[in-house]
Amino acid sequence: KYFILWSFKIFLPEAEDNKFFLNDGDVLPAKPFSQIPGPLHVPLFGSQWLYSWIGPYFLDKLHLANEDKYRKYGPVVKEHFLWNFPIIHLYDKHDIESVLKYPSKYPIRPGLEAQIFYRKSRPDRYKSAGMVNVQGFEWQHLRSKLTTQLASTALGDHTIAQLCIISDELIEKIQEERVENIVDGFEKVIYRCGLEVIFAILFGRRLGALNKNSIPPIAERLMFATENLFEVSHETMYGLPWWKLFPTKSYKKLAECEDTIYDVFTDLVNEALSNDENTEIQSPVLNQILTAEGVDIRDKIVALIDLVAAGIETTGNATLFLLHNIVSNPEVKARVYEELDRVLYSSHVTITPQLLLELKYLKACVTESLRLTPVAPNVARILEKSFTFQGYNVPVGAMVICETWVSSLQDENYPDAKRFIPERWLDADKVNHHPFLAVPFGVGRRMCPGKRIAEHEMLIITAKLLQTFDMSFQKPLEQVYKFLISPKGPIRATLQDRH
Ligand code: HEM
Repeated sequence: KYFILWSFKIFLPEAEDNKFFLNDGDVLPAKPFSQIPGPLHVPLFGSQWLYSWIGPYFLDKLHLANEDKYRKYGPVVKEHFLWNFPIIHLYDKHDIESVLKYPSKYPIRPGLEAQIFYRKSRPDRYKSAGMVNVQGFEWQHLRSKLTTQLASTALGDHTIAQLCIISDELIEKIQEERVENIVDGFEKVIYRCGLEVIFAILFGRRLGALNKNSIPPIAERLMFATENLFEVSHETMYGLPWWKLFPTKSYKKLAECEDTIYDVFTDLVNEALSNDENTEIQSPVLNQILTAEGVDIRDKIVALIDLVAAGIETTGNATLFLLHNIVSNPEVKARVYEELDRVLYSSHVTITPQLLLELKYLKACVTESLRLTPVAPNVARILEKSFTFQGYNVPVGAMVICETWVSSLQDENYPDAKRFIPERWLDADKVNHHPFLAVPFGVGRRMCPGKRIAEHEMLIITAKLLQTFDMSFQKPLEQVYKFLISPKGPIRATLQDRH
């Protein structure tokens, strides 16, 4: 739909009143869309050759490719995807701000095409493509009916208590798995913890993903499905879309992951619905979803799938990068340990919302880590009106990627930008950072509904782990792009008891 809107628009002559305002007050006519600089594109395949064997870039290093495009072409870059579908990368903070600040009622973020395709092919299971993929009033309806509980204060307090219990289990799991203080495949343990957390929050019950010795088969199945979902989403999104013609290996895997989560959740939802009395006590989130009026049961199940899928690897990767950033900077590490020992003086002290507020330095580490090593390096939008970026006219319907991570790495935006300096956030009010650059959870009405949960999870798991262990990583973490930015596994971490 947006492609048609867009393609119709660019074949129109540029609007005559499109003007470009210079800082000194002079006004110039905007330059045409076709002149926006960018890599060479060829008929049909656009700039896809950049990621093939002849090109300079790799799909699993897309974040670095986008940084390189900024160096080569400047603050606004036009790249052509398949069928020459243009995508605009924005790197200038003012341009990014004008897109993200646009007062949209229903901000449009492009969905996952292959997932939409699959969900549409199964009307028996999916009424819509789900909250993360739909647009307009349909999106707003699902979002407002199904997710408001996630940000409630009551849930926050409940989540903190749950997170403390689950972090203690994580510590026991690490103690069980480590050999000579080394855990090989540390990321897997962190993802399991993420699954346990999101499951506990959504369903108000425990899954057992961190159980000693062996974990229940349902946890194994969910782990496998959620871990693979992002990887295949990346493959189907950026590779050639053969899946539109026949079910490719990646597409089949995507369908398998979706089906696994769907089956498990349908059983859990049916169980909860047959036990009305307990539903509210079990989980306020599930309660809101299941009692939402005017929402089809299929959309409710898909919302649960999307929340669980969006909530595990994101937070897991962010926690891994955070731990790595802290322990590989000796001064930061010493300051974090000092704060933890002072605020959480005993490992048995109960973490309360008030105590969390006192972990100011650790909180600054979370913000800095999400700036320097975000899991979502950009925010995508479809323009709802035409804009002028750096003097170039960009029409309504164009897809723009606000490259917030690349912009955050520029010294003019953050002094000494490539260094991990949590102190820059301690006096954030005085420093007056640009409000639209470090936006790891997105912006506006479409921003991440799991932000509060994710921040609590990162803080508490990191606090508990560093309170217990002296940690280090055997190698610096390598960032790879798998729809999200993930640390390359298997990660070998050393975790030595502190006391
Ligand atoms: C560190 C962890 C996380 C990061 C960095 C993150 C980041 C993001 C970003 C950048 C977006 C797009 C926002 C936009 O377009 O403006 C998003 C959307 C979303 N996130 Fe998260 N997220 C995290 C954790 C979570 C968790 C824990 C949940 C579930 C409880 C979750 C559920 C969602 C959902 C459902 C959407 C789609 C919202 C919509 O389209 O209306 N995320 N997230």
